[in-house]
Amino acid sequence: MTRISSVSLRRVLDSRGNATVEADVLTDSGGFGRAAAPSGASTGEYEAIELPAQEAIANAREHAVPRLVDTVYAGDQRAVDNALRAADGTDNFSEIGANSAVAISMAAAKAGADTLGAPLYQHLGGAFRGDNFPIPLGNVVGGGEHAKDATDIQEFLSAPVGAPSVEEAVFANAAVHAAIGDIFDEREIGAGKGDEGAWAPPIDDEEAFEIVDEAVSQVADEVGFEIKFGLDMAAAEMYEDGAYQYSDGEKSTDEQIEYVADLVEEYDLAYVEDPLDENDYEAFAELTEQVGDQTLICGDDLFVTNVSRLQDGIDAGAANSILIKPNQIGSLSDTFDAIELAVKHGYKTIISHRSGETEDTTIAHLAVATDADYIKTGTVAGERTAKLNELIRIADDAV
Ligand SMILES: O=C(O)[C@@H](CO)OP(=O)(O)O
Ligand SMILES: [Mg+2]
Repeated sequence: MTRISSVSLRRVLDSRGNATVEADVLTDSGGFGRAAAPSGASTGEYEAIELPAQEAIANAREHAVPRLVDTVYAGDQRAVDNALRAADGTDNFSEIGANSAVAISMAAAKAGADTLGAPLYQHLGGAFRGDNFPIPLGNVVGGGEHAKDATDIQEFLSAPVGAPSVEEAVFANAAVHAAIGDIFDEREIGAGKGDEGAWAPPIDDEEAFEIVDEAVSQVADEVGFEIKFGLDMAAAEMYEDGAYQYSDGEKSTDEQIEYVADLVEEYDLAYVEDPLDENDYEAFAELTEQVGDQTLICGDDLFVTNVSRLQDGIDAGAANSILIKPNQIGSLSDTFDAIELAVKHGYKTIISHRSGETEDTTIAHLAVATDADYIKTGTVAGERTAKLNELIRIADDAV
């Protein structure tokens, strides 16, 4: 029924104009799945390895495809992912590339779903999945590794926490993005856009806070429900020589903790991702102790969707939420294991895009399948709206 009959791989373009890996999977009874791997810029030190697309494709064709075709069933996701692990033979997909692995893993899931006649979110989530929808965190102002000469903080994220539906939440984030553009026009600030479609203005963080706060309040009044905002500080990218390097000077770890805690208070932040370095569980635990009851402290580079790093965080009391990116770990089974561990220990889950993306919509289905609390997948730009619009279709039962 869902036995894999063919796997084909090709290079396609991602949203930065770089080559990435796309996989097509076919099953014996004609089921079909296609998926493409995203790619990060502010990558975590402990992420699975992304190889150059052509190399990843060649190695996967040689080592992984023969293990899958006429042998493994696309409906048995763990068997697919175990075969990928066996084909690679390393603990971080450095042989076939996490980009090939995750593309095949996701394409196989889609082929399995197609064969069984179920939408992907239903196939992945099963009969007992919840029916909650994730709140979309919309990147509206950005800098860091995603844009040159813009803010130090990588992402300012609109968080429509009071939205009555995913559709209204998605449109509210777009309205915040537009309102910020209007404020830049009023202030005669020329702003381009960063990798993820957020505004990339030549302003400092302080002015960015002021503008985002103003836009969020304005749109909240217009739509009639609560909208907060959050951050991805991607602080591992700022941490150098034992301090956090900002354009206006450096902050020690204690000063960084105090700075973030003050920001949470001042702006009632809904969410702060990677506020500290990816190796500093202790500092994460200290910050979580201080403000973890008021906001989500999220580990992205800290955990890299990896159960053993997440377990270390749980043991240390570090963070209270985890960013989930399938290409950080390389397969959907490993991704599900990280989500299950997080939920078991009361950590919120945020399914996330990468700064380099394609039109693939898998993460929208993954968020619904796993009852994720949030999804972080931008606000505008085609590779972001592909996922946001898929969420709206799923909510509308139109997939
Ligand atoms: O840091 C992040 O959370 C991601 C997505 O915004 O960026 P990148 O894909 O560059 O790691
Ligand atoms: Mg991040």
